[in-house]
Amino acid sequence: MDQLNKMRNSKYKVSIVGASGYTGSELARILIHHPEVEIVSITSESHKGKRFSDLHGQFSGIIDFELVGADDVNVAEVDVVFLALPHGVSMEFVKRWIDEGVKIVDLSGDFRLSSPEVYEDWYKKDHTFPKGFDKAVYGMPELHFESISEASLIANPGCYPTASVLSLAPLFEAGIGNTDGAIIDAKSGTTGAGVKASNTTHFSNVNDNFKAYGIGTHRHTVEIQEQLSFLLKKSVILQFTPHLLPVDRGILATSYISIDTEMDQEKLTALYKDFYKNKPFVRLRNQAPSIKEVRGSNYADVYPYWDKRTGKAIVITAIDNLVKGAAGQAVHNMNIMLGLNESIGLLQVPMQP
Ligand SMILES: NC(=O)C1=CN([C@@H]2O[C@H](COP(=O)(O)OP(=O)(O)OC[C@H]3O[C@@H](n4cnc5c(N)ncnc54)[C@H](OP(=O)(O)O)[C@@H]3O)[C@@H](O)[C@H]2O)C=CC1
Ligand SMILES: CC(=O)N[C@@H](CCC(=O)OP(=O)(O)O)C(=O)O
Repeated sequence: MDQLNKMRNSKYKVSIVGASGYTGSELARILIHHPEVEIVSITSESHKGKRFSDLHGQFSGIIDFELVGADDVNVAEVDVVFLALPHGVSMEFVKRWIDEGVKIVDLSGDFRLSSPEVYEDWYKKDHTFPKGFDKAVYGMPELHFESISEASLIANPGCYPTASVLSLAPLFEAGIGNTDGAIIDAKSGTTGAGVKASNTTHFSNVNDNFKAYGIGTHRHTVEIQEQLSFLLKKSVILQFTPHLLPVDRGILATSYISIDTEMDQEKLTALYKDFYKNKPFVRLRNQAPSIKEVRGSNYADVYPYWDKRTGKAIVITAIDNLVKGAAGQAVHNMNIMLGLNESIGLLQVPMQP
């Protein structure tokens, strides 16, 4: 979009690609009340032609326009496009649109890792990068604000990595996080698995149940390790185990870590306070947060506790996987890319209870 046009019509135009899914509809929920943007198209391949509000009844009378196919999006008329698509599918759209002048926020994992070697090493298969891969910036505003502000392609972080990296970043940046025996034990609601029903997310298998999965192998392990390695400036290896909670949304991550210096509660709290000063979406708590205390909001509630008995830090972080772990963080990235106030449109109070 040219600048003259922008001056005439002051709202930025955005498209949401993949809006029959959970993160796509969450993007619509946030963006519809964003004062600086106008949603110009919402896509779905399987529901093309239906009204968005017929698919997601909560939008009745609010977003009633028709869903179009992704091929119908005219990126030349759009400032920002959000890709709320599965891994692999996003990559194809990035290849197509990366040189069209539109800013892209990709919610998939296609561009989160730093090099082909890192993907290939973890997945044990070839990972062909499209043109433009090296332009992707990891969209965690608390760590990469400056790079995000200059980016045209954002790799929006995974939900578990958001909670995990925010839990431990202050320790790794200070160079005192000790990876020996470090553990991230994380639990997610079922919307983390997407809108498509599966055996794992079937009501009878989730309700009244609780289980670990991806043990030792979950793809978010390498994403978390990379981000913490960049902060520590040396390779980080740690334990990450995800669990499926019988709730629809929310992630609670509990991390256990030794610290390479004299520590007490006061020093630990001061370190976190300093790291997260002027970071509007990280709320430092003085007691354990719960997932309901962040539900529907873009807040990450972080509680760093010093356990003097074992000489370890226990850090508990709660986020909403669909907001801070996906759509909210994506809009935060958009705000920064567009040079807007970073919090605009994102200050919803959590829905407790
Ligand atoms: N759910 C979560 O908590 C989080 C998800 N993510 C990531 O965000 C992305 C979206 O996640 P989520 O919303 O949960 O996923 P869903 O499975 O809920 O939705 C995916 C969307 O992609 C569309 N789609 C599927 N295949 C194609 C295709 N070949 N071409 C075009 N569109 C297609 C689907 O709709 P249709 O077929 O109608 O087009 C659907 O709207 C994923 O990469 C996910 O890993 C990231 C962080 C958190
Ligand atoms: C509960 C659940 O299944 N969660 C998903 C993570 C969702 C997410 O953030 O991840 P990506 O964007 O990396 O897919 C999982 O474990 O695969």
